[in-house]
Amino acid sequence: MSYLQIKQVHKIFGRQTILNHISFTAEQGEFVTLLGPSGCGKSSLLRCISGLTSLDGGQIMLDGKEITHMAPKHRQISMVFQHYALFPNMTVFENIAFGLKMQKLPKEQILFAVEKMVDLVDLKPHLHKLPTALSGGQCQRVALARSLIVKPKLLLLDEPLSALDAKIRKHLRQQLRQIQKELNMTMLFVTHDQEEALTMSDKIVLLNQGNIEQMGDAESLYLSPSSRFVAEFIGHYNLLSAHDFQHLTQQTSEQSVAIRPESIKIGEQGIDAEVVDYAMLGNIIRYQVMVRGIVLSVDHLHRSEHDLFKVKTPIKISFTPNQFHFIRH
Ligand SMILES: Nc1ncnc2c1ncn2[C@@H]1O[C@H](COP(=O)(O)OP(=O)(O)OP(=O)(O)O)[C@@H](O)[C@H]1O
Repeated sequence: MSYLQIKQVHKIFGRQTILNHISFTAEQGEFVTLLGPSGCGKSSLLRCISGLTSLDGGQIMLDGKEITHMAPKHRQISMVFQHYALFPNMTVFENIAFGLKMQKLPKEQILFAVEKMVDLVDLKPHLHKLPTALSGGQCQRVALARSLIVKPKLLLLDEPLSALDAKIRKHLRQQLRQIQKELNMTMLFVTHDQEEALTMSDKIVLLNQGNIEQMGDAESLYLSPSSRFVAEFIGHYNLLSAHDFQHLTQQTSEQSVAIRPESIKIGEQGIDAEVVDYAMLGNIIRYQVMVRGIVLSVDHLHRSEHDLFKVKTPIKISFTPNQFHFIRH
């Protein structure tokens, strides 16, 4: 039996179905990401699991126990939010110690646990500061430590990195994943950022309007999108109608077809095309090329400035047939 089981979870607000019979599982120590666009139901699902929102149907099991109707405080689930919600008048130490103090643990035990936690989240020099004296990344690490110190069975994280700037965000991603592995903590992480999901997760549950569109590991979602929605949301795929696909490749298809920008080659041989536009993405240049009346995105490694094809440059592009993904809807 899986450690966390979400079975047919259903939620309605007014006339709107927010979660439509959602089912998935997580094993102990797994890092599972709920990914999807704004409004698809990610936060509502977390709130249902934490007990802050009641269900209209379905069942939730955690560590062999049914928790569907259990009060939030008895679920042994902690939650970290986008906005850290630290106690502003308490120091880092007091914020982190808060949960254990509420449990009335002996002072020495609290001190020992906080010290261990502070080492883990790398906050030792800041122990006696107030939250106002900390950066956003440091505040989020305090929030994380405060949630972990009570040893929850499950940690829910609702867009915890969204309010941080790009550099801190990347660093904290790695740190969070490292901590999660070190503690073997089961985490459910909400984001709308596909890069964050792809780089961090053991499993991704991709939601669309209250339904699971696809789930699996990063590789399977990235390499084998099962629908147009997944192809568009993950990997910047080029999407071709059956008609355009036939026009481009002279092959027939009943379905739409997706191909990733990096699966199209610019080289000496292939179909005649013309550069329409380009954007620098670090070491990659993403070209928009016109080929047989169709515009495609093509990623090309930028080795030197001589490699750059200016707008209107005639080029040749090629692809091998197994790089096309046939999309069911
Ligand atoms: N308490 C509520 N009452 C009515 N509708 C709600 C309530 N909470 C959420 N919703 C609606 O449920 C839908 C899903 O919202 P939710 O916040 O779960 O989405 P989300 O995927 O987390 O979005 P975001 O990434 O923008 O936070 C939205 O249409 C939202 O308006």
